[in-house]
Amino acid sequence: MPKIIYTKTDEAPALATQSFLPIVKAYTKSSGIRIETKDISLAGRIISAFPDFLKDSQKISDDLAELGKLATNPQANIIKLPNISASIPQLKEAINELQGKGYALPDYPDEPSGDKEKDIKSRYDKIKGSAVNPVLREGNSDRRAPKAVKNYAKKNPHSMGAWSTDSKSHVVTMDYGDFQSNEKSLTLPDNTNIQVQLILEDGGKTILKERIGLLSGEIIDATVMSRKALLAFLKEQIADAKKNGVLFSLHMKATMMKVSDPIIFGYAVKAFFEDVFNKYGDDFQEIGINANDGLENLLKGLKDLPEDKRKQIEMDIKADLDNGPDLAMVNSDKGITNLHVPSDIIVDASMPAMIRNSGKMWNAEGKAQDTKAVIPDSSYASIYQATIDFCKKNGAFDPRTMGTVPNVGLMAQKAEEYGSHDKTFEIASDGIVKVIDLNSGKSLIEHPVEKGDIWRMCQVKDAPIQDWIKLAVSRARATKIPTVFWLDKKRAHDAELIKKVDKYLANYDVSGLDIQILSPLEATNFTLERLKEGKDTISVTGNVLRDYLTDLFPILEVGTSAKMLSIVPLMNGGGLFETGAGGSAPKHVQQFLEEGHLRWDSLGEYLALGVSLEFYGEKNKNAQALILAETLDIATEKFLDNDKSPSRKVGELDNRGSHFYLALYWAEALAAQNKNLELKTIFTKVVKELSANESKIITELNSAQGSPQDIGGYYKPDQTKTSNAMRPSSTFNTILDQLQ
Ligand SMILES: NC(=O)C1=CN([C@@H]2O[C@H](COP(=O)(O)OP(=O)(O)OC[C@H]3O[C@@H](n4cnc5c(N)ncnc54)[C@H](OP(=O)(O)O)[C@@H]3O)[C@@H](O)[C@H]2O)C=CC1
Ligand SMILES: O=C(O)CCC(=O)C(=O)O
Ligand SMILES: [Mg+2]
Repeated sequence: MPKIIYTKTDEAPALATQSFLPIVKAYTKSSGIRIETKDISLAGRIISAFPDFLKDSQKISDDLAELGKLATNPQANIIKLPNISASIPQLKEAINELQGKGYALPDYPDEPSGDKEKDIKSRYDKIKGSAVNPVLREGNSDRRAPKAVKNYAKKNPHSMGAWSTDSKSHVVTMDYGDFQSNEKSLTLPDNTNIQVQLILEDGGKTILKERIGLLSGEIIDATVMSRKALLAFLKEQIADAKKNGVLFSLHMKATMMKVSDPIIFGYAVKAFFEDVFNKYGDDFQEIGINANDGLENLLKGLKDLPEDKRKQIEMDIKADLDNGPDLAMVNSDKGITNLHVPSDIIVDASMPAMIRNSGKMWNAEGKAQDTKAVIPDSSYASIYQATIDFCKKNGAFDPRTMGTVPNVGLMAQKAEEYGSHDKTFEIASDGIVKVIDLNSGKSLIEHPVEKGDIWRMCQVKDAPIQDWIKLAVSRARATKIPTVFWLDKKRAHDAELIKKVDKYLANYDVSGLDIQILSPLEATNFTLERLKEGKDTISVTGNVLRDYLTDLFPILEVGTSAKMLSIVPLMNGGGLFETGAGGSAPKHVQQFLEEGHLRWDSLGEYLALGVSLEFYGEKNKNAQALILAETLDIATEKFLDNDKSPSRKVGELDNRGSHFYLALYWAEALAAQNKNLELKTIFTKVVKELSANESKIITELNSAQGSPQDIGGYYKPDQTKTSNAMRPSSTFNTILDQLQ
């Protein structure tokens, strides 16, 4: 039986769903559209992984695994909301909350001893970081700002900080010893199996990865980040930031690069607090403090030490902070620094935020200050430096006149770096890492390594690449917009990919289309020049740049990536519809809990629902679903025209009130259409009731604001409490209930 799967996730999007989903269910009910919810929240994923520790009544199914299977089925129609990609500190918080709720879950074993603990750790490690998206993304990515969204931004431009030519802000990146410099790549001529070995200096051998099956035409690459080079780089940049009076700010992707980036983050923590780690390294080891988990975890862990020791360490930490450069702050009011929690400084969202803010970040006094943005690996750092240079020269972009940059991203089947976790290793002893072809016995790739280096291998299969090129051509053809593959012929992996682009593009009639290949740096400059002049350019990129560009350009163009249409045409024929391109906005939850105002904008969800209903209508020959899709589109446009997006300020329209207006406009459009008279009749009545009660409903919704909210938890809030908090208008609820 056909259905639309709605995902239950975390934080702000999960709160918003409590208000929005009842509307969706009510509006689609009479058309017989089945909507089913699947729990892929962090808490849900933890609970489902430990049935053997729980009471029967607490056990839940592994919904993510089920959806992963569904994603390969032509019938799949999944609306995917953003979810938490948990860092270790977040994972531990969630476990702690669940234990407090009576779930007898094991603690996360940092240093597992024995098979039982190893098993526990390995189950948790599957949940940590970006564990949902790679499972569901059985297709490539098509992200763009719909015309109505661009028009809205042109009429209601968001604030853009002015840029000055003498801004000292800049990006720094490594020029040797990093992933980019050491990358080696090749395309497999035949199906084969490989093994990854570490050959030790004494001739001994450690198997890092027993066996990886590879398909003919698959591109693999391997590379290594040198610990020594990284530490030298970090120390130099810390000193330089101090000398030049700019903020030191690290930008990583510890969530999606869940093995490599926390280690790099940890090296930055150790470099910044060098004296502290030199002096107390042994104590930290004893009480299980790992720099990779950040300063907050370190400070918390100190409570396990005798009081005088703890005080002494705290003083020394303060001394390092006082003597070092100013450190960028994530929240200066609460004293949360850039080095507190690895998941607070996610590069795709944090760099554009800095660029929008005149290239400045917040210092400890809460003032904006020029910043040194530290992005250790040089593979993609140039795009941010080029954007900063462009803004210094040309001033800030103007949302009223700038063009747009849609993205076609290679993503399917764990493509490239974002699929590398099970092939990333922190090297335990000096030696040579070899990738051995088990069929021929030949060594395909080799890297000399030293203890502490981070070695990783990535793969991308041929079928996803072909699908990605097809998607790029079809977007280029549908829009006639110049289309650029962001690939650098000087980079080993990209050189292999370029061969495929050349080969497969030849299968298409591309006459009249403007398709070219430029390096990321060239592509940035080309795109930015056009963007400034109001011209549009499609970016066709690998997985990481997909992620980076679909925050960078939306944030500059329309203020947030939450307003993006984000479609994943699944390779087996199904559809995955992501709601915007951004995350789960923890800051929004904080505001909601403190003052009862949720500033989360569900626009991305309206867009996703629209395409999901359209897909449903076409797949299942359901004319009503098509009408619901068309009318939702009309409603979304009116929603934007009338500026009913949530405000940021308590007491004004918030997420819930914005849902009311979407519902009103959707009902109006359904009442106005003449293709289906049953829908017309039903919704004519709904419009009458909603319009007559508009001010009453808005008063009920807005007067629920202004005080702290208790939703009974953060990672696993109480269902009834959350639903009550998110649906405070009994008048609105009654009108919706009549449709059920
Ligand atoms: N697809 C997915 O599942 C994704 C998940 N994530 C996860 O989300 C979490 C937070 O990531 P982070 O990098 O901080 O990025 P977020 O995108 O969650 O937040 C960055 C900022 O963007 C603005 N924003 C984001 N969404 C909306 C929205 N719907 N309406 C209005 N403003 C919005 C907010 O700005 P302001 O505070 O100024 O209002 C917010 O603070 C992490 O756990 C991360 O892994 C991240 C990206 C995608
Ligand atoms: O999976 C994640 O952690 C984040 C995904 C993301 O940022 C994106 O795809 O844009
Ligand atoms: Mg992203």
